[in-house]
Amino acid sequence: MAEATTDLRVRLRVLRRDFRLEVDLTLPAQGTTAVFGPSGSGKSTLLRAIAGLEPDAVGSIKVQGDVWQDEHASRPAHWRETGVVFQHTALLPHLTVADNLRFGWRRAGSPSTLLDQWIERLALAPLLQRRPESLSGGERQRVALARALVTQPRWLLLDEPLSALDAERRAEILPFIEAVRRDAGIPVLYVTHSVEEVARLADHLVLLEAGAVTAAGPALEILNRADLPLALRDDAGVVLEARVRERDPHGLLTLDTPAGPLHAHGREHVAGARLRVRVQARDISLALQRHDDSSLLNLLPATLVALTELPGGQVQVQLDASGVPLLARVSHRSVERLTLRPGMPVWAQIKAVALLV
Ligand SMILES: Nc1ncnc2c1ncn2[C@@H]1O[C@H](COP(=O)(O)OP(=O)(O)OP(=O)(O)O)[C@@H](O)[C@H]1O
Repeated sequence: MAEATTDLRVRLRVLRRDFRLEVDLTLPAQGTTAVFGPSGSGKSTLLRAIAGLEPDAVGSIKVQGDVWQDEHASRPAHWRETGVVFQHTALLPHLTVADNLRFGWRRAGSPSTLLDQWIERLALAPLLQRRPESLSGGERQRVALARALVTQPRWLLLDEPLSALDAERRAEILPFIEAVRRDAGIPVLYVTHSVEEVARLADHLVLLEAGAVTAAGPALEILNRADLPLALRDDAGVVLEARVRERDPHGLLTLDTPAGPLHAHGREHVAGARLRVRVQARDISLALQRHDDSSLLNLLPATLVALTELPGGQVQVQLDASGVPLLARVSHRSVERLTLRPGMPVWAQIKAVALLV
């Protein structure tokens, strides 16, 4: 029964002078739904409308039989039971981290175990007596996440929570966001313009373009589609579900993936761990024969499916590796030199150091 879930039914329109957002979406009650699109496509407008922060939004938002908004009324933001974290979330400057957390927690009447749990899961214990102005950007976002979570929201809405951070800080905080996804047990709406974050975090994906949804569905299915604009970006690639088979003493991982075994480098993953590995098109080179005499550790047999000319003398190559679609990017000259054409068997070669998991 649709009414029994916390799926968000969202039918919304926002009209501005030079911009129109019009969406009709069901956001699943389980897991993380990423909203991805170029700058100005309306991602934040959609999130803010769901949070009740867009006065110009008209339409309806329903969750589990509750109406947050319809043609008659719109619940104010604080009655929508959402936890919201923005790129720059304001913490209360005169309160310590501990008091910032207690503030939202007390108002929501949540159990004290919840406060302790999120302090532990987000590693906040050393920060509790600090004031917001003394925190780094990444620390501040961890506190903002905890503050949202201790109110026991029905939906967690994250608007580019990492985009103000540099790559190193982002890498530090991503595992915490993964922990939220895994342990919070509440659905997350995650607005981002980073493919890497979508690949790491998303279960479902909504693509927005100029205020309209161009695709929505299971994240890996959409990320790996060759017919969407995502496939033409410089960082195009596919994402594979993987399981760690072993880790050698130097930290090299052997992963089992549906496309075949792959070697990769990464954090302290242990045998049996499940993870996602993103294989970028520009990290795959093609050979007509198997070469065991190079430093390339990953050699996957594949069939060439299609070739698409790209600007600048590059060619996008769609491959099928044991039924799994892969994308490779090669030079036009290589296509001629190897006389590549659809139906040909090839070897997809990938450097292990290109695969960071
Ligand atoms: N308060 C506002 N008043 C008027 N126009 C706005 C307002 N906020 C956003 N816009 C415009 O609405 C459109 C959508 O903006 P929005 O912030 O939702 O896009 P976005 O996809 O989140 O972009 P970004 O990735 O750059 O944050 C843009 O054209 C933007 O300039």
